[in-house]
Amino acid sequence: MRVIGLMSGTSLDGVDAAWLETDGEQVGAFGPALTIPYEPALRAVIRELLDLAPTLVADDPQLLAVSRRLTEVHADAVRALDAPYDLIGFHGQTILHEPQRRRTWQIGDAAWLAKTLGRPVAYDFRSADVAAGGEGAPLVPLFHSGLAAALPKPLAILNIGGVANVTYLGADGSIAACDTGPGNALLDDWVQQHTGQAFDADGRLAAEGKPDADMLRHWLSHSYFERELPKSLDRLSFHALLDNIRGMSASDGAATLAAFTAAAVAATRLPQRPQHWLITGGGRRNPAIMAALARTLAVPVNPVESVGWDGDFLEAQCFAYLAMRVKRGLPLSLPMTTGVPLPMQGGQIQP
Ligand SMILES: Nc1ncnc2c1ncn2[C@@H]1O[C@H](COP(=O)(O)OP(=O)(O)OP(=O)(O)O)[C@@H](O)[C@H]1O
Ligand SMILES: CC(=O)N[C@H]1[C@@H]2OC[C@@H](O2)[C@@H](O)[C@@H]1O[C@H](C)C(=O)O
Repeated sequence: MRVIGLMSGTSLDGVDAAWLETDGEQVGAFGPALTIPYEPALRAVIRELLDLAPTLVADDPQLLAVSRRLTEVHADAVRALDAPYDLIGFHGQTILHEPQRRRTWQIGDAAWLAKTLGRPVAYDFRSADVAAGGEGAPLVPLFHSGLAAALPKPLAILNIGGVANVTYLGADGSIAACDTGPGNALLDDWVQQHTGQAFDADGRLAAEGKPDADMLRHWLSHSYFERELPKSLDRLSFHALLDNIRGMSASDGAATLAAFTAAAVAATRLPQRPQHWLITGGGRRNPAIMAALARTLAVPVNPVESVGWDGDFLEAQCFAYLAMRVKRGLPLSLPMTTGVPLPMQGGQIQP
């Protein structure tokens, strides 16, 4: 089928839309893809919702207004693709993720989207996993595994979005996954506070600073790094760390945060040492993060473009793939990817 995947990630930068031809097992063909950025005002109210989410009720009027507004941007993205399609995969915007309390919350109005576009919409990808005791994230590993079928293993695929997550693919066909730690979200917030910019473009600020080795050691003693795989994070899980560097210069803070993203990846205990790392997500454009990864992992580290994938749209493509799996009743997650007891179906379809 021809499926459009829609992803609004933890960076809150906008909606990614990507067209994919797939049966939910193999990827037939990639198609057009685009991003519609959120306007600063919408981005700011979504950011507020992340802080408010623990105390919000599902019918809160402000929440419903934001949910509708961001769904409209998703509809715009689908229309802008201007490509024929049969099904939509709509991730929505995560505003809260607390799998240990069996809660994960993605906002967005799937019924409205389906009605407006006149096509079925698969959504609510994470809640069945969390209800079964899983982490509810990451969900991208089955898609990575499908894409990487012919690549040499052991291989790691690292997405550096707001949060960073890794998929490990073993030579024996095994698969493992987790969120590794912060991706760009802390760095984005730091840069926003210090320069008013949304992110550290091309890692320029980080390049002017020096990572604080003592701070990195202290941060790596966080209990998250002791936990076995699989495990997942909320966007705000490591947020309090920003208090520790309040007195640092803007550039040293940026350098320390970029180094921490890489150090957290290196601290992740995978089943075996990957021979090769492929990097996707916006963080692959940050040379400070990429150089730190290459240094600490000491095996080839390349953007996913090196194997012909598009690192700006892999997640949107993933939710097209998963939409097809929802439709076919195929599992979205496995014990080794999210900690569910058995391979787990999920998602719902509107109408
Ligand atoms: N040229 C660049 N230089 C440095 N960083 C960049 C650049 N372009 C993008 N980024 C970083 O990538 C981020 C966006 O990444 P991406 O779109 O992969 O995140 P996301 O999909 O929202 O997150 P998640 O994967 O957690 O859901 C930006 O917020 C910024 O930090
Ligand atoms: C709860 C949630 O939305 N998690 C996201 C987030 O962004 C990156 C990382 O944390 C990952 O675990 C997940 O997204 C990707 C697409 C996933 O589920 O695979």
